Amino acid sequence: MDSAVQIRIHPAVDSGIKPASPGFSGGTLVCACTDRPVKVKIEGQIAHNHACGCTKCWKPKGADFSVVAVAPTDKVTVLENGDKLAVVDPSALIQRHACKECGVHMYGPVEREHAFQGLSFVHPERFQETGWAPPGFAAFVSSIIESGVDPGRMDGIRGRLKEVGLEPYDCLSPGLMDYVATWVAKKSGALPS
Ligand SMILES: N[C@@H](CCC(=O)N[C@@H](CS)C(=O)NCC(=O)O)C(=O)O
Ligand SMILES: [Zn+2]
Ligand SMILES: [Zn+2]
Repeated sequence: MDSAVQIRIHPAVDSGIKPASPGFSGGTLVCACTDRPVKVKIEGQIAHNHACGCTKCWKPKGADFSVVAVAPTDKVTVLENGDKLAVVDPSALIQRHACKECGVHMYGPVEREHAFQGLSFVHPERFQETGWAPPGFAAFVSSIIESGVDPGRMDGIRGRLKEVGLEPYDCLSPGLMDYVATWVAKKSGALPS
């Protein structure tokens, strides 16, 4: 068997990355529960969609990566069954609100003073609609080893990510790292604000 076939990045990647619909204006994220699913409304298109290999982001079963993007927190509204949500790790920067029954992370606002303050992390594969912006790079790739991936598979996995157009980085993309560092420099005074 072709070794690439055995690499499961994420269903939304493995099945062929779908382009955004120019008219996508948001939609509803739905958890995996058949009974009383949690529903969260997102107004507008998502931004910075990417694959994330970190241990903290929610990944569907069998996937080595999550697919995760951001939306402004003021464009995120819990519509139904919010009583099923709980924060996974209250000490984390990203306050990931997960469904207590099925485990799907529904939204993760950054409330702390940080470059990402005011943004919420969401998993667009949970949209009941199509047309959301596709992932554009892969972040925290080396972190998949922390979930138990054999380090010997990393060359193949990085190769597969490049093949599907997701440049692999071991932190965030250079553009986002520069954005965060600029925010830190302006806060400290190293750069004028
Ligand atoms: N190597 C760590 C990296 C975790 C990490 O830093 N994740 C990034 C990408 S989602 C982050 O911004 N985390 C903030 C948070 O989890 O609140 C892991 O895999 O657990
Ligand atoms: Zn659920
Ligand atoms: Zn992550």
